[in-house]
Amino acid sequence: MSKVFQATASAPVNIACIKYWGKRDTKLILPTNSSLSVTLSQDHLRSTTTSRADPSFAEDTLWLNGKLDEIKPGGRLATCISEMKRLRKELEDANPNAEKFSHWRVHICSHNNFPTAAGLASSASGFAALVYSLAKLYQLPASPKELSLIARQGSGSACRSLLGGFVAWREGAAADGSDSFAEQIASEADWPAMHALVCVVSDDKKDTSSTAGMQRTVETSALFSQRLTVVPERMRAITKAIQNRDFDTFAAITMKDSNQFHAVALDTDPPIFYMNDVSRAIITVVTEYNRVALEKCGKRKAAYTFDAGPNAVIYAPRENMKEIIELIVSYFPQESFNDPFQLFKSAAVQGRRMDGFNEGVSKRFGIGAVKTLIHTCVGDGPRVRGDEASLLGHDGLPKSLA
Ligand SMILES: Nc1ncnc2c1ncn2[C@@H]1O[C@H](COP(=O)(O)OP(=O)(O)OP(=O)(O)O)[C@@H](O)[C@H]1O
Ligand SMILES: C[C@@](O)(CCOP(=O)(O)OP(=O)(O)O)CC(=O)O
Repeated sequence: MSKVFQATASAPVNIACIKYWGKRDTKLILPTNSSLSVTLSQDHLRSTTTSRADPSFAEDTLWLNGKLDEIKPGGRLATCISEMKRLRKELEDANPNAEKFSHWRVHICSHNNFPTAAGLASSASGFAALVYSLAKLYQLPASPKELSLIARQGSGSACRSLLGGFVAWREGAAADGSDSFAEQIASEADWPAMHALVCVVSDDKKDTSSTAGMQRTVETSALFSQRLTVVPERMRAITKAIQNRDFDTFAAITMKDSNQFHAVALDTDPPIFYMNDVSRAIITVVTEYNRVALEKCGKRKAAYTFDAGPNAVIYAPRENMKEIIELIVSYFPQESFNDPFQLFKSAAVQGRRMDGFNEGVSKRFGIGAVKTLIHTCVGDGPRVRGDEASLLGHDGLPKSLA
């Protein structure tokens, strides 16, 4: 039997605390500001990708969640694939003993275990898994930082999913993008108590993609240039807060930055509304929770943040998560709750509010307003998966189609 050139990898989602919004170069995907995110655990949210090279393949082909996805010539997917082939070719040229297969076509099959294109950062985990699986297929010695330069050209936020823990994407200054990469500022082991509750308000495909939305902001928003003047200090302050495990400061900055990003979206012409009434009610509930916490112990206990969609991510230290879930359930009832950290005795979590909480801050919504709650925590960077995880069958086609 001939040798199979194949690798499978999974990569995590990341959710930014300092948002990337705006490009100075749309082809190379170079941002107008640095950003910073928390990598979420792949035990709960992940993209898994298998890449295979074979001389019999006629075309580079990608299947995403069981369906053929077009690889447009010159498009983002094509750029990432050709950059990875280029690195393999360099390795082959430098090492006469290396097997020569950089010119073979590849079949790539990927699966997201959560809704795609719904503002849950699927492009981030997706492009990170793609680049990482190709790096393993091509046995490249590339570091996460080097791979982040390539994933960035698939989707900007994807560069941060090449690393675990707490990750900064440096905006850089070079015209060729060589200094616009991701780097870890603290590992998941440095602050393992950082947990996150994803409140899925909608898993529909969003109306205005991040790509189109941010470009419109750059072109039309007067507030946008003001935002660029405050981000550098926020980056410094939140990095220090993370390194000191100072949740109160982390929370204050994260919420301010989310609010400013949505203000800038609203200031875009025509305006962009990513949040809806449910999103705003979540903000109100978290704000009241923090008011009580500040009154009782002088520190915030939770931080909301919203990407380009209505879904909330609530960051909080692990010890607060039980009461936060009970609080959220009291306003946004759930039929059942998947409880990976075993905080509750039953899947039917009862809503509850802490003493001193002003329950009138929001109305109580019906079942379905928040569709699902996903409890997760900070996690590691991409993982290599064994052959048993392969998404491609012996014939080089998706197993799911067999
Ligand atoms: N597993 C994957 N492998 C390769 N590409 C993927 C994968 N998952 C998503 N993508 C790409 O990302 C696109 C979705 O990105 P989009 O930015 O619209 O949504 P999102 O990432 O869920 O939202 P956001 O980045 O605003 O949080 C898909 O249409 C597809 O092109
Ligand atoms: C609001 C954000 O989630 C925007 C993410 O934008 P994308 O990385 O999806 O955009 P492109 O580079 O055009 O693919 C903020 C963030 O993740 O930093």
